[in-house]
Amino acid sequence: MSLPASPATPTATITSVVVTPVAFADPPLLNSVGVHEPYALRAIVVVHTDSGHYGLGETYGDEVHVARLQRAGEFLVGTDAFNINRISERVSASLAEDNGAGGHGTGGMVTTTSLDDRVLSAFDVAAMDIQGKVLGVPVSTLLGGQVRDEVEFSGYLFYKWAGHPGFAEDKWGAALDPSGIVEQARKMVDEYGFKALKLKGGVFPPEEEALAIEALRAEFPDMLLRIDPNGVWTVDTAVRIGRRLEPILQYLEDPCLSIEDNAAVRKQINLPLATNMCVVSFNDLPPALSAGAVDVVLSDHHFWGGLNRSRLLAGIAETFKLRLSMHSNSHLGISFAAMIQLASVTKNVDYACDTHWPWKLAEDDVIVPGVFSFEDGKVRVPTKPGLGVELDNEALARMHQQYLDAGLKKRDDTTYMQSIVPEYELKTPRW
Ligand SMILES: O=C([O-])[C@@H](O)[C@@H](O)[C@H](O)[C@@H](O)C(=O)[O-]
Ligand SMILES: [Mg+2]
Repeated sequence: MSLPASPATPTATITSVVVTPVAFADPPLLNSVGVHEPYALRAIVVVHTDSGHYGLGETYGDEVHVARLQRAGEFLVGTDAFNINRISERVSASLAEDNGAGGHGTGGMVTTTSLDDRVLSAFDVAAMDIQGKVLGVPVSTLLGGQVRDEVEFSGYLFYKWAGHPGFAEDKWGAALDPSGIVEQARKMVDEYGFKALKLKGGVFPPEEEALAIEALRAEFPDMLLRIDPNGVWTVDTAVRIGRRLEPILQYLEDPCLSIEDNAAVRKQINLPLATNMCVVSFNDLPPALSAGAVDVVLSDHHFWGGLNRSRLLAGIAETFKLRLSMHSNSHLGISFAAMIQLASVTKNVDYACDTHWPWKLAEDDVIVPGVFSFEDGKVRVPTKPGLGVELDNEALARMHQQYLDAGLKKRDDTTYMQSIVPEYELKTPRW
């Protein structure tokens, strides 16, 4: 008996890449380096192929990063969207003469990520979107298959002003003390059903932030709680606050900046330490593991090289018994779809993932609306081919115009803060 002829190997040759910077309204969220500007920036990457399918990627919108994406896009024309290894090679070739300066996209908070992985990410995601569309399967199937059909997220609490100076107040109001944080948490939990909450710290003296965590515990007795001061505490402060919050926290995120300092903290407290600042590339794993600096890596496909490289991280994490959670910066629906597809196939992403989603206006997006809804803090994984989202071209044009009108060229929370509070100074550690 003869076997049926095998179908032709699928291909989808890249014919062009269009990179469009966009801006969307963002509330005045406070952090260790300043305050979010009135608009957050993103770059939308659309990869066209000769198969008639297009693929979507989303990443940082800093001008330097956008220029790198455009150059990499030119290097990718003629490459097969099914060959991720070749795509990676071509992206690296486009960066061969690059001095690596700038374009980090995180307002100065995370500056040691891999240049190649940061630029590769959006193309890896777009290529997976294309592959899924050509084959008629969701990206989760291409990544090995879902281990969960819903992904759980945590509510991301921020100290914030009531509104940007010169703008109307936003729907969340001010949160500048424990009761403001509890009020914000109540609104977010009522609307999204979150079962875990993370407080962005590093803004006020640590004792005040500890009081906010204790107030959250009093208001939500069963809630899983985390705090993230983005590395601005000294070892002594981190040990003092860590011990105080040991019975309350699920994990403590980046109390200090360096692997060495976090390792020193970890030896003195009985609480898992998580990071998206001292382990941000594959090179950071050996020193962090040997120092015993972290228990949980907050993976982020935007700087770990996309979906395929994030799966590699998950494999390494499994081998070395590191746990995984997921990090987020201000983002739109394409990034959200990619985060959800990835979390749905990664069994050791077993903490509720971070997302800035609630901080975005529903109408501010480049995808056709109606894909995502939250129930009990969880979002169902899209099952349509590819990422499961479609580009809304009119919305893309509108949000690009918003980018031009905003006049911002990179995320810069510090300069914006100094324009409002001139005596504001960057300091690490601050306390
Ligand atoms: O959006 C912010 O202000 C956050 O502080 C963000 O930039 C961080 O990268 C992040 O969410 C974190 O967990 O460190
Ligand atoms: Mg963090």
